[in-house]
Amino acid sequence: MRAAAGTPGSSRSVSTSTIPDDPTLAAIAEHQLRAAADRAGLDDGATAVLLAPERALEVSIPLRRDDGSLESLTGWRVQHSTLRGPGKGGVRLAPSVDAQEVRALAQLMTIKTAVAAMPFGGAKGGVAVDPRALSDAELERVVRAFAGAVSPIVGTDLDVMAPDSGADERVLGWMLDVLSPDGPLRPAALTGKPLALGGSHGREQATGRGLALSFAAFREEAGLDGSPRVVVQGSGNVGLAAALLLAEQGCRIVAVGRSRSAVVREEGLDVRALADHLDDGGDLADFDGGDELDPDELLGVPHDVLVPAATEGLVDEEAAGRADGARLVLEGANGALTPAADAAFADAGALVIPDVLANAGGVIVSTFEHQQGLLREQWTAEEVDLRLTAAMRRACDEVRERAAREDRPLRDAAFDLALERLLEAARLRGRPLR
Ligand SMILES: NC(=O)c1ccc[n+]([C@@H]2O[C@H](COP(=O)([O-])OP(=O)(O)OC[C@H]3O[C@@H](n4cnc5c(N)ncnc54)[C@H](O)[C@@H]3O)[C@@H](O)[C@H]2O)c1
Repeated sequence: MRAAAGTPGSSRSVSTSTIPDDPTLAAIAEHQLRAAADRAGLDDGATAVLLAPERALEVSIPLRRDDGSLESLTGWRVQHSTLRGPGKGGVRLAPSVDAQEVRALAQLMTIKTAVAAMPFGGAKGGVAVDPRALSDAELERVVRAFAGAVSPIVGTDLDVMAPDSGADERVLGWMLDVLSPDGPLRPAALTGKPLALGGSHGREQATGRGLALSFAAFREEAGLDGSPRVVVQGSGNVGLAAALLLAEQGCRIVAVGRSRSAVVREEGLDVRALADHLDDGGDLADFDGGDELDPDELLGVPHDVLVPAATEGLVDEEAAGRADGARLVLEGANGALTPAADAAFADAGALVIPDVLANAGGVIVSTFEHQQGLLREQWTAEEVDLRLTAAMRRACDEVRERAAREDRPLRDAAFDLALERLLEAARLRGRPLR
């Protein structure tokens, strides 16, 4: 790692000695919440209340396969906090999903909605299944059964579901149908739905747009002028959208990686052409606008900005050591950095824009979609973007000012701001949290 002296954020460095390097999301979220509770002076009892979800529902989903055989799948909906509003959070369809992961994602959603000052709490759902291993008809049966099983605890004023990894617009359309049991569509029952069912313009790019806005808000503080070199880990919805928008801000996207492939071009990739190539079913490895790269080498490509936008815990302390040139880390995936990696970047003087701020664009536009559903309106793409820009700028300003005032990393400032808002809501509602 680079020396800390004289680099941006160096006065905010912390020692890495006792900080966990556990890549599981449960460990990452618990560490961050406990640290915030400590700083707020919460005792053990209050910290336990803060960590515990208000409600966690586990459901079993019988799946009739197309060949007639029957399987049993498990799904979860966890509402971590509804102190500041209905639950809000996506539904993840992936084989690795389990109760701990969903709980941790719900905890992070509580913090994220509070940092962004959106009128929601935090929730998350998931089904332990590989959607790519199912036929369309099987996937539809799973999704409808899941939505039906959680329907008593979700909906417009209770808990507003949304997509996460593995769940596309079709999935949300089926879920919305289940959540509209009387027939008439209830557009505010969930977000991330197709435009034709009351979805919002700008929802698909919202997380990437939020990342680009937070980059713009902090690039000067990180000393990044000209055309900084960017490495993007993850070429999904978040990674690709961020790459496209950062390129528009004059960045050079020098490498992009995914699970089993990566591509590099020192002069900068043509990200639009790369996105089209992937859309047409191509892979990073066979994109002829760059050189194939071993994905394990991705973080070693010289860069100024790192965008980990794949999945949780991929950047541990060792990986942070390989990314030793980064001056700014834009945490696209939830829990992308282990606490030890986070501390290593701080020690090296890199500025880390934490997930709960950097990727909040998704939940911000989800909130707008919910509002449009309640009002039975559809705002223009320009209007959505204006509102998103204002909300992201305000959140970035609030977190930056707090970090500067207290001489703390941005992540600490974001968690402290969120916890303050939660404690205030608890106090005003007369709920025990302290
Ligand atoms: N989509 C959203 O609006 C949104 C909002 C907030 C946060 N997030 C978070 O951002 C992350 C990415 O979301 P997404 O919607 O882009 O998902 P996605 O499934 O579209 O893309 C994930 C990408 O990560 C890559 N990947 C997965 N495992 C990897 C590994 N071990 N090494 C390298 N690459 C790997 C995949 O190949 C893929 O390119 C997730 O953590 C998600 O929870 C998403």
